[in-house]
Amino acid sequence: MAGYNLEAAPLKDDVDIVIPTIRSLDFLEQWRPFLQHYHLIIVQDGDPSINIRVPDGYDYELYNRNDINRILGPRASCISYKDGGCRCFGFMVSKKKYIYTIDDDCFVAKDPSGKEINVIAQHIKNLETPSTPHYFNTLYDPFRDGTDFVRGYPFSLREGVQTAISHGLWLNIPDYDAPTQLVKPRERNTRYVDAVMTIPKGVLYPMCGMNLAFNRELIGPAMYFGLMGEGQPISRYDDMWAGWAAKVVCDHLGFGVKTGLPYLWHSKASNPFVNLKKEHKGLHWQEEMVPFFQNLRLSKESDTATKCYMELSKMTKENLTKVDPYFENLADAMVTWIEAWDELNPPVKNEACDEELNPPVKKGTIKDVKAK
Ligand SMILES: O=c1ccn([C@@H]2O[C@H](COP(=O)(O)OP(=O)(O)O[C@H]3O[C@@H](CO)[C@H](O)[C@H]3O)[C@@H](O)[C@H]2O)c(=O)[nH]1
Ligand SMILES: [Mn+2]
Repeated sequence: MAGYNLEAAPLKDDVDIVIPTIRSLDFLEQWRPFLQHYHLIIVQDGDPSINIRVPDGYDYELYNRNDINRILGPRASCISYKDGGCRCFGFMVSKKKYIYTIDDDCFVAKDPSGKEINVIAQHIKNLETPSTPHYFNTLYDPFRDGTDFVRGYPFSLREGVQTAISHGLWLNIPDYDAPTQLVKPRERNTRYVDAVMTIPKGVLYPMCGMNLAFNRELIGPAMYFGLMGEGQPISRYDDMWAGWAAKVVCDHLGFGVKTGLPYLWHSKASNPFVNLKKEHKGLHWQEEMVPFFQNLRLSKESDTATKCYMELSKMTKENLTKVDPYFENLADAMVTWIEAWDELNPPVKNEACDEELNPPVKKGTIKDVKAK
C-alpha cells in the first residue's frame, strides 16, 4: 500500500481496526496517514441490502447481518442488531493480537502544538508498557518518556502488570448520556489533558467504545458488548457492559487498564432525544449493575478470560434477573458468545506433544516488556 509513511503505522500486522457502522465510511479519508496501512474489519449494522463504500486503498473485510447469520448460525443471536455493540463480532473474527475500535463519526484530533495525533501509536505505547493498578503514581503513567515513579513508590510494585486495555478520550463532543446532552447541548470538550493513567484495581469506570484498544489475546473473550438494540429493552449500554465485565476480569487475572491519551475528535452524529429513548432503562439499571460488578468475586478456578466470563454469566443470572428478566437473556447470550468465540478461535494444539500452545496466561506476568 503506497503513499503513506509506514513509520506512522506501528505493529501494522498485529492490529485490526474494527468499525461498526450504520452510516458512511467517508470519515476514513481523513485517517489515511494513520490508518491506511492497517487491516479493517467493518461491521455493517442495519439493512444488509445497503451497499456501503469503503474508501479506495484500504484493506478490509466487511460483514453485514446476513454474513453474521451465515458465519455464526443460531449463535448469531448473541450479536446485537441496530446497536453499536455489533462491533464485537469483529473482535471475534479477528486473528490479531490487538484490536483498535473506532466509531464512524470520529476524526483526527490535534495536540496543543497543532500536531495531528496518531491514535494507534499512542494506544500501542499504552498497551506495550505495564500498568500500575496496585498503587497510584501521582505523576500518572511512569512508563511514558520524561517521567518515572515518584518518591514513596514501593520498588516491589514498579514492575507493574501487563496492560490489557487502553481507553482513549475525545475532544469536541464528550461521551455524555442523553439527559446530560439535553441539558448541555452546547458543551464541548476543549481540554486536552496530557496524561495516561492506570485505573486502580477494584475501581470500575464507564468504558466508551469510541476510541478503544485492547489485547485480544489477554482479554478478548471478556470484551462482549452485550445484547442490545432491536428486540431488546436496552441500547447504548453495550460498551458500559463490556467495560465493567472486562475490568473485573482484568483485576482478577492481574492485568491493567489505562485511560487518557490518545484523543480523537468526536463530531457526534447521534440524536439525544432518540438516545434518551434507547438509554432510559440503562439509566435506572446502572444503579444495580455497577454495585453488582463492584461486589462480585471470581473464583480462583477461573484462570482465563473465557472461564471468568462463563462464571460471570452465571452470576449475572443469579443476581441481576431480579432487576429485570432481560438479564436472564443477557446471561444466556454471554454463554453463546463464549461458545461462538471458542468455535472461531479454537485453542492451537502443538501436535508434537499434544499440548495446548495457548495455556492460561499466568496471573500478573509481563511478557516482553522493556524495563525502563
Ligand atoms: O444502531 C446502531 C447505531 C450506531 N452504530 C454505530 O456505532 C457507533 C457509535 O454510534 P453513535 O456515533 O451514534 O453513538 P454516540 O452516541 O456518538 O457514541 C457512543 O455511544 C456508544 C454506545 O453505543 C458508543 O460506543 C459510543 O461511542 C457508530 O460507528 C455508529 O455507526 C451502529 O453500528 N448501529
Ligand atoms: Mn458518535
